[in-house]
Amino acid sequence: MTHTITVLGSTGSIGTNTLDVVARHPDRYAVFALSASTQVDAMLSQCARFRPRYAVMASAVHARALRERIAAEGLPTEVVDRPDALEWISAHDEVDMVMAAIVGAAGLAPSLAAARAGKRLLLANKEALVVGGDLFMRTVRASGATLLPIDSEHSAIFQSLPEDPATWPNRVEKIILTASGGPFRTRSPETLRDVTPAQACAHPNWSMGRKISVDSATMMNKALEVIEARYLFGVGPEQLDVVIHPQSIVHSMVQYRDTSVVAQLGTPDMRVPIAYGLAWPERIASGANPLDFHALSAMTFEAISDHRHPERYPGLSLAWQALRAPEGTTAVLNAANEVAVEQFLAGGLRFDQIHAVNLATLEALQPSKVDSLPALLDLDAQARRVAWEQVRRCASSERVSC
Ligand SMILES: NC(=O)C1=CN([C@@H]2O[C@H](COP(=O)(O)OP(=O)(O)OC[C@H]3O[C@@H](n4cnc5c(N)ncnc54)[C@H](OP(=O)(O)O)[C@@H]3O)[C@@H](O)[C@H]2O)C=CC1
Ligand SMILES: CC(=O)[C@@H](O)[C@H](O)COP(=O)(O)O
Ligand SMILES: [Mn+2]
Repeated sequence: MTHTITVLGSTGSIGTNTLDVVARHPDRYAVFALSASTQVDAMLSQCARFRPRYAVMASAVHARALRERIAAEGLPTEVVDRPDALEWISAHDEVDMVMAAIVGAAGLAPSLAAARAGKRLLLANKEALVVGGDLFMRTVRASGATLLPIDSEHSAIFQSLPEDPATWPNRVEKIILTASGGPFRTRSPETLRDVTPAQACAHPNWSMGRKISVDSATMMNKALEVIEARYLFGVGPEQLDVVIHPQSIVHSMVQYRDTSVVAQLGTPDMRVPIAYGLAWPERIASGANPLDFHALSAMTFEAISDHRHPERYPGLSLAWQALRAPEGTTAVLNAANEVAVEQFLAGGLRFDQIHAVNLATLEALQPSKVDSLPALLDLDAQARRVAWEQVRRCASSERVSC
């Protein structure tokens, strides 16, 4: 049987890896729709190769350019430009599964639309859960959607948990997320003020988009992942732990009541969790190289506290702080971090000031309860405005704290 798939964010790192796996199994998967933001050439090539029914570009200018190129090439794809185009290709009756791989809170509405429509939802877009955690999980439960985590740690945790979620509360003691430590694990914290976007994006083990690469360097990626795990697996903040594992081979672990630890291992290649999500509960070829235990030199683990935390990774503890604060605080943290990272990548903020913007935004904005998509989007917009004020203050400051 062939399953139809919509890939949101198809031109990105997760999007292209998804299409790589899909292309290996033409008998199992057919591309229904693709979406991107700015990369018209890449989208055109994907349309030529996968011949989706629909394509969506995030802006009207890029949609127009793509439509002209598609017409010139004589391709069958229709470029959809209605205001709710992303939600429409995610919830369409003829779609079986949706890969949510847009970066940032921009992915929340279409991911939620797929959840509401009861699709098999392959969720890479961790920010959607960080912003809309409770609403998201309520929507999944109400619609009967199948939610499969794609983030490597959460896929590992899902693979290490018992099949029946009803058994998790009695059996699971804690969830241990592994963190690579990023490109600056051994660099002196005092020198972090000078790092460039290129250095921050040079992840030691994974090739990823620029935003998540910077998050890995600050360890905000792990903070977002702690929040993501709290919602996905319904555990309390006190049941979540992080350990540094520089080789990124153990992708995360579950510790049970009897102290047994179950982990998932593999080479660092996102096609593995993507193939798992696509085929679950079956297993299909991913294209990744298998682990060679005869050639593995070492797998090591280090405590975060060994790394002069909080100087090197000050953002990590914000995850627990936000989870213990009123609902909506995680959305504020996410918005602040998106603004701060964007500014760092644009040259408007120092690397070591990203945390200051996040902290100052959390302190300046205490959200009230948010339980609808419009309320979440309002809060996200409000938090971005506050974060911008903090960026402006920081930009004129020599200090880390702004
Ligand atoms: N990369 C990885 O290995 C991993 C990624 N993730 C998560 O997956 C998500 C995607 O990450 P990654 O693939 O690295 O990111 P990329 O930056 O590589 O790709 C992002 C994709 O989203 C599109 N996009 C960007 N902004 C918008 C917008 N405002 N509206 C609609 N589409 C938009 C981009 O389009 P265009 O390129 O055309 O501009 C691109 O297709 C993130 O949430 C990340 O945290 C999780 C685990 C691992
Ligand atoms: C591939 C993936 O899931 C990323 O989130 C990756 O784990 C980043 O690594 P660190 O954040 O541990 O450096
Ligand atoms: Mn991850």
